[in-house]
Amino acid sequence: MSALPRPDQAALLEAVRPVPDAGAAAAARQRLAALATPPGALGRIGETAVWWAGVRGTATPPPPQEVHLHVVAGDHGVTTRGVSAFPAAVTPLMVQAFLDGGAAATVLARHLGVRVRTHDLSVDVDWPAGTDPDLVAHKVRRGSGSIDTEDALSPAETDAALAAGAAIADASVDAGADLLVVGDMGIGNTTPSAALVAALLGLGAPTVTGRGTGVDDAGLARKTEVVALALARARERHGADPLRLLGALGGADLAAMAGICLQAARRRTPVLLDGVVVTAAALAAERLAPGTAAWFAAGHRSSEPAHTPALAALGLHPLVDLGLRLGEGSGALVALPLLSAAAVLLAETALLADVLPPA
Ligand SMILES: Cc1cc2ncn([C@H]3O[C@H](COP(=O)(O)O)[C@@H](O)[C@H]3O)c2cc1C
Ligand SMILES: O=C(O)c1cccnc1
Repeated sequence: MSALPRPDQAALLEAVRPVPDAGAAAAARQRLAALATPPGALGRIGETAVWWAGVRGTATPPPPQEVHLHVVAGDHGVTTRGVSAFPAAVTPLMVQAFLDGGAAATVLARHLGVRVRTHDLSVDVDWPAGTDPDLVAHKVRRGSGSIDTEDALSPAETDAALAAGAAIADASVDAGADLLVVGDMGIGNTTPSAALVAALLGLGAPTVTGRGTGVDDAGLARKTEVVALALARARERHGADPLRLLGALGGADLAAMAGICLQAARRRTPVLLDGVVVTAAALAAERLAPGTAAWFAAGHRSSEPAHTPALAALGLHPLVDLGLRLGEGSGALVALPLLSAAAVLLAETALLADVLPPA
């Protein structure tokens, strides 16, 4: 079970989260009901507008102005077990693609005016001299343990990764971000994500395991077996302790993502979630500090099977459901214009009373 938390970690994990502004959300709901639309006609866009008002603390907030995408990269020991359709060597190559702006999520970010920061938490590589120091500023280790036979991280590494995530969120909030988006890059990372969701929700390996990058039937059977072994190991060693499960199953990248979510909530800053990897980390954050999820919106529903129960446990309804299975933050960025639509519809749509002639 967890060691006594260090003072800074105790603050990060304190159970009491700031709550979104209920007055602002209530005013937004009242305005929504009064818009020149039939009641409820804006559907989930209307609900999203009310959430946005609450987390921004004002009845008619402008759409997101300063959005930061944090791509958190890491490698996973389980890739040696044949759980991905791609080799681990792809992770650093894709990290370079993020830096060069050619990764799918960076294309979307560029067109949406979103600032991208890429963080190597645990990529299994030593970068050459001259590599951007910001990329490796939060590196915890090279790779994470193969979760079927060992914990992904030690407790000290878990603490370091959580703290790294908190520092990443702090830097964004201090720089004026009004919305954080978290993305993932790491071959094999849908395996720890599935295991973490299953462990936190008490589900079985077949329910949560999917094809990730596209493994064939034999690969899916291997992956399901790895998730089952990891789950049995972690449950025996760590019970239901969310901090230890995050470290045992998630790896440094997922722990840092959880740290970003936790600190964003402490700083009253909303987070638009992406796919199964980010949502698994967000679920751990909510278990570590209940109330954190009030600061989340779900961008999309990924086709990875663990994503649906994780979103349900967080009480979140994805904005879009397009069969995306990429990660990187891409699903969140595809949904971002819908959040902007929600904000402008709430703020700028006329009121019914101003449109209809008085009776
Ligand atoms: C070229 C390429 C780009 C990606 N961008 C995101 N992922 C996504 O797929 C991987 C997870 O799937 P699995 O668990 O099956 O390995 C992660 O790297 C994730 O970020 C990619 C994967 C590849 C191959
Ligand atoms: O949902 C995700 O984040 C996802 C799905 C498949 C592969 N990589 C990531």
